[in-house]
Amino acid sequence: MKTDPVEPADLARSVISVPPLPRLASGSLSADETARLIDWLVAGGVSTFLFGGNANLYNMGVREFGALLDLLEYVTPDDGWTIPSIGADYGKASDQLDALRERDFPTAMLLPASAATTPAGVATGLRRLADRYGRPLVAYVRNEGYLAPRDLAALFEDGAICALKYAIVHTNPAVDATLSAMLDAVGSAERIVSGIGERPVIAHLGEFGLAGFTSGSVCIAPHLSTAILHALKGGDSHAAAELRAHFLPLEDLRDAYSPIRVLHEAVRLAEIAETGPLAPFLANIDDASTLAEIETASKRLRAVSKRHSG
Ligand SMILES: N[C@@H](CC=O)C(=O)O
Repeated sequence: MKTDPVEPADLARSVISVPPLPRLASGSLSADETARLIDWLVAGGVSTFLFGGNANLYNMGVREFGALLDLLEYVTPDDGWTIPSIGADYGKASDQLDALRERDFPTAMLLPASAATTPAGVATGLRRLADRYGRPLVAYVRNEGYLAPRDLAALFEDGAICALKYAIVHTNPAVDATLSAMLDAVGSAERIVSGIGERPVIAHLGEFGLAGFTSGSVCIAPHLSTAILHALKGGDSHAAAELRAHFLPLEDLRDAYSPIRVLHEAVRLAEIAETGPLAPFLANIDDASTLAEIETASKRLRAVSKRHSG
């Protein structure tokens, strides 16, 4: 497992998978099913595993966090890199760092809080949390006005953060004044990754030059998602667009019904791993026709990925 400091090359090496977190019917974590999912990702060329929103860590209590870290250490391959997430609120993140400090993960991501924040408060929080951790964090921006470009640049400069997951959705991702302002302030794209899956990657990597991208649907089609990364790194946006088209039916369902919940069921219905129950405040999808749509889209996507593996 990667334990040394995060360098720009680490962000570009692999698609940054953002997997769901399998649980047993009892609700406890399933190391075996998580390992099955990681094996499938590794078979498709993926070596970076970011456990965050899709793992429903927003709803994980501090008491279960130690068990999660045990599981992540157990499932991470020797040459893999796993990034646990903390937060989303400041107090919980601060408490989680006590457990994390004793482990060797080189960084953790702060999930974005959706209430009771100001840009200056978020910047101060990231700085204090990184101090408490003794290591830099990954910042995650999902909404306009969450973190000011000037503060972002200062956090990078002072070593409080080692990467940014940029995930503000725009109808046309090629026209994005916020991302432009952040890049201008930071002065480089080498530590900023696209954080919204396959849909915006051609603009984010091809036009803005971001270092890499995160994806949930890579858990269904790792060979294909890896091929998109390679195509974009090789400057072939036409090939990337053709590959990306395979993801859109599942991404459309994720956008329509809930990105986290649909991915959780998709991994199970595509027979990649038994994901089990989703912890409250989320709940599994139980509508039969929605599940049928997810099954069709995820099985098709998985089949194309398998064919692509040769
Ligand atoms: N939210 C995106 C990228 C991951 O963070 C997805 O799930 O595809």
